[in-house]
Amino acid sequence: MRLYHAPMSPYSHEEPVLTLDNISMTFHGEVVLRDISAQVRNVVRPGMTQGQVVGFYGRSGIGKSVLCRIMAGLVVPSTGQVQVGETQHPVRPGDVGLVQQRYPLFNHRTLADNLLVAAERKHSPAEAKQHVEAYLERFRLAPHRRKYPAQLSGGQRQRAAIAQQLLCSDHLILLDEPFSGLDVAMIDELKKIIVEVTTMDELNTVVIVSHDIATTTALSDTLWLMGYERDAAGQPLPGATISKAHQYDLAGMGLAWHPNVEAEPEFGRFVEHLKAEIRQG
Ligand SMILES: Nc1ncnc2c1ncn2[C@@H]1O[C@H](COP(=O)(O)OP(=O)(O)OP(=O)(O)O)[C@@H](O)[C@H]1O
Repeated sequence: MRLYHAPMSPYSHEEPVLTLDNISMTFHGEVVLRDISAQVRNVVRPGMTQGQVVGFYGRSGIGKSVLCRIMAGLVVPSTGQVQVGETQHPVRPGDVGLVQQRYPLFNHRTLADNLLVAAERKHSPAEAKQHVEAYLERFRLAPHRRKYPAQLSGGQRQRAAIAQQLLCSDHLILLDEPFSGLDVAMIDELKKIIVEVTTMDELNTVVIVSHDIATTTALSDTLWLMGYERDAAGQPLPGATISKAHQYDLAGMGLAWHPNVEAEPEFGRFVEHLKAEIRQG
């Protein structure tokens, strides 16, 4: 049975920007991740510059953080490989920005200096300055440029951490639980920033790991749901995976981000379907 009507899609999927190729991870005999293969392609929308947003869900403790560290090149998987960027090279630490909940910034440097240090890892000093100015403006941080991290609000620190990771990584950033602990106004602000990130460059790709399913789904054009597959006898196989059926192409389903997508009945039905799938594990 087809649950969702797929309207004629003005989207096309072009070259890959992130590939997970047969990733497994075992810690001291405990299989945590099993045979994960998934790919994000550059989604091209005629007349629009729009990067990719991948929402990534799974029950607590299932292995999302482990997979994030593997995607960021910080942990080597037991088997398989992650390939990133236009050249699809094996991921190296630094290729993928990882924004964790604590937003680490250098406390003894101003906001602008923090961003400059990050930008100079990738650009010449003159170029780095230009990029920092552009990010300060686009992320509404310019009035706070001379403040130290302790003088920034939580939302400003989060925006600074996202800018910092974008400045020093290669188009790909992972946001780990970005909505947790934010009030409704800050959630709206962060949603705008994520949309802003994707409009800055066609290849910018944001992976959002979140338990906030409705907010994240509204922003995403691809969804990955991590769960356990079962063998022929119905027993769960060891290690979580992202099965093909749990890799959703929201762009193709007409549910990729657009203003007020959350208010559409189709969207509500899809979110309920996702929640039921997550409950089943
Ligand atoms: N370095 C490690 N050594 C051994 N086991 C580990 C290690 N890192 C993670 N694990 C195990 O891998 C499993 C998955 O952990 P992970 O932190 O990825 O879950 P998660 O899905 O991110 O959970 P949550 O949503 O609660 O943050 C857990 O059972 C954890 O104990």
